[in-house]
Amino acid sequence: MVVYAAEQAVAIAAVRRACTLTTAVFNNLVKGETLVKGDKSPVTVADLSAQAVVNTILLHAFPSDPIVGEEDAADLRENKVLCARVIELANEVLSVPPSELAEEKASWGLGEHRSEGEVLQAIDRGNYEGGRAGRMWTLDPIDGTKGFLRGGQYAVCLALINDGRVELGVIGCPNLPLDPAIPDGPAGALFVATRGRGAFQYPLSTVVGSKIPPVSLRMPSLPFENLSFLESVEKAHAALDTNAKIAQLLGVKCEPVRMDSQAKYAALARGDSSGGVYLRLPANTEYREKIWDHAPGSLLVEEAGGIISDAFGKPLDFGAGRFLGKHYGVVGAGKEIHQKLLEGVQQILKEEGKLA
Ligand SMILES: Nc1ncnc2c1ncn2[C@@H]1O[C@H](COP(=O)(O)O)[C@@H](OP(=O)(O)O)[C@H]1O
Ligand SMILES: [Mg+2]
Ligand SMILES: [Mg+2]
Ligand SMILES: [Mg+2]
Repeated sequence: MVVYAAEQAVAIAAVRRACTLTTAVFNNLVKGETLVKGDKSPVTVADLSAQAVVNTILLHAFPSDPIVGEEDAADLRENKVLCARVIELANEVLSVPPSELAEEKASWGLGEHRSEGEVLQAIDRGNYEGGRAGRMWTLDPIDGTKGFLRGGQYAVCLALINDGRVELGVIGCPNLPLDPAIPDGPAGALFVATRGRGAFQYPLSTVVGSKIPPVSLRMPSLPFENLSFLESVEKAHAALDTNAKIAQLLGVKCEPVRMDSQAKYAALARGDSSGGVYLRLPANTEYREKIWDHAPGSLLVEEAGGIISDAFGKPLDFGAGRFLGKHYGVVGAGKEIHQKLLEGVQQILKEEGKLA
């Protein structure tokens, strides 16, 4: 079994730095009075500069690894104002010298100022097409852009894939409570999973994190009546009406919990009292799921003892390119209930005429 210790250290540093950036953008731009309703530019600026930060660090630490990133720099090459803002923000974070507390290294490209060309090139480094062979990273610099804008859940998501299999996943959730039992307590959680070596939660802040040991995550075994479904907030992202029918069929009594981003996978993996089942059946069958929206989250759940599959029990395929391989929906739950959940999902899909 490959340990991926160096990759894990680099990925944690990259996600932590990107979360520092997204938090600053939220506090300065989204929360500020300056934002006109419906203006998406803060999230664009945060997305692009967070991708610049993570890709710059990966590029220095692992120069030959390709990256499948959600964003690209095409818009920045057209828009000088946006471009200047992204370069400024990325540099605010990248130029901070390596932190001993966070066990960072100067060789990861930290502590230096980057030129416009270098920042744009780093963002475009995410253009890799993915595929079945070899090693690659996949990055979603802000997953849950809608959640980010409403001050809800969002996540910085990074995964290492080798020969189509997710080997390492790191997810930063700046707005997720560290302790699910204290929803109004300190927020900011970092989730790390390595294949065959378990799933862990760390505090996102290194200042706090240097004192608190990581928590090993194990999904509890809950019967359907004591758990709730974890669902997207956005109705366009998942067939929420279908979920409601499945929940009723299986005897689920609790209301569904809706949150944006792969924070749902984190809540499932650590067994938040509210969690238990991840269900994402397509609201629109034309939409194709991207690998960066599921790679680290699915490994996190599997390493915490759960199963992630499509509606027919097929494992998710991360080796088919930038999109997930052929599948129908995403279904996640603990090992003990996953099969029963699949049967319920298939029965309702049949009743709705969605299965051939
Ligand atoms: N019609 C659709 N169906 C399913 N997912 C969609 C979608 N349109 C966008 N998405 C994806 O849903 C992600 C958010 O997932 P969730 O609904 O779990 O919060 C988005 O990630 P980004 O916010 O990174 O763009 C986006 O990639
Ligand atoms: Mg996403
Ligand atoms: Mg995104
Ligand atoms: Mg997006």
